[in-house]
Amino acid sequence: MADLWQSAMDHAVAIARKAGETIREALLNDRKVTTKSSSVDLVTQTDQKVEKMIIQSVKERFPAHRFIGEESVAAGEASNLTTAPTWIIDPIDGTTNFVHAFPFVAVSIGFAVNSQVEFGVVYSCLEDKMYTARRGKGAFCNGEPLQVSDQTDVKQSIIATEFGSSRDPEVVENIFSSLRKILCIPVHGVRGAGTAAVNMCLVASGSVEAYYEIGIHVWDVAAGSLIVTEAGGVLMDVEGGEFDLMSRRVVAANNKTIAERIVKEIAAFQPERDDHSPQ
Ligand SMILES: O=P([O-])([O-])O[C@@H]1[C@H](O)[C@H](O)[C@@H](O)[C@H](O)[C@H]1O
Ligand SMILES: [Mg+2]
Ligand SMILES: [Mg+2]
Repeated sequence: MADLWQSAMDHAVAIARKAGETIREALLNDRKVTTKSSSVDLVTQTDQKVEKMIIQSVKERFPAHRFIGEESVAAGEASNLTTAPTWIIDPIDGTTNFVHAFPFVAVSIGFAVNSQVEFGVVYSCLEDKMYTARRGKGAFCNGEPLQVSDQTDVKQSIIATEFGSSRDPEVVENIFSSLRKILCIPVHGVRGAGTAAVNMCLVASGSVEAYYEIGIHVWDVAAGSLIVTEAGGVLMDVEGGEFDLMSRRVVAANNKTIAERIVKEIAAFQPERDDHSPQ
């Protein structure tokens, strides 16, 4: 049977590559920064330009589809995930890296139908790595199949996480409490690429055993979530329940043993969900 969403996925790969070219060019000459929710939540004209470019091109090809885009939501659009075919876009995942020319910057495009991710595309554009996954058909990097690590001992593992963009003392306290406990299990190391999407691709590639973060948004993890599961990994909420795309909390791991061990050490808190109704 023909794959209903294959042409949409092909379009996503092509547009992610084009977006990556724009980002690489901008890195050399156009990094004017402004801030969003806090002085460390950065945005550039390139984030906005790339998101517009992606949405415009998808609209021309698939006029009935919907969008949840990071910069459109920042400009006041709703971020509700309905059953309709929806493109979930982070035009630059790793804006802080982009601003500082720290070399991990990704374009993340997830596509969900009936609230389930059908395909995910993460283009790590400075490394020229195109990560793709189609539900039920595996995960790939530049066409090569991906497989998570087979490690089951957390003490032999590397765990990825991020500090996020909140500097609220209570949030920072929770982040450090989790970090200290996980580091002192002890694990081999803790890493962070500065982009949630790339961290998830590192889980899928077997380079780290797990990635966890509280405070990410649906556009950071939609594409990566499928890349992880299609590479044989698992997703979980930070309190051990089922992963929820809109909850802003994620544990992505190579297997359930590692995920559950990490969960034991995480100081969980609940930021405002992505699908909260405006007051
Ligand atoms: O703002 P942005 O660069 O698209 O996305 C951010 C990155 O993924 C970062 O690694 C993560 O720690 C933040 O939670 C995200 O918001
Ligand atoms: Mg992001
Ligand atoms: Mg972004």
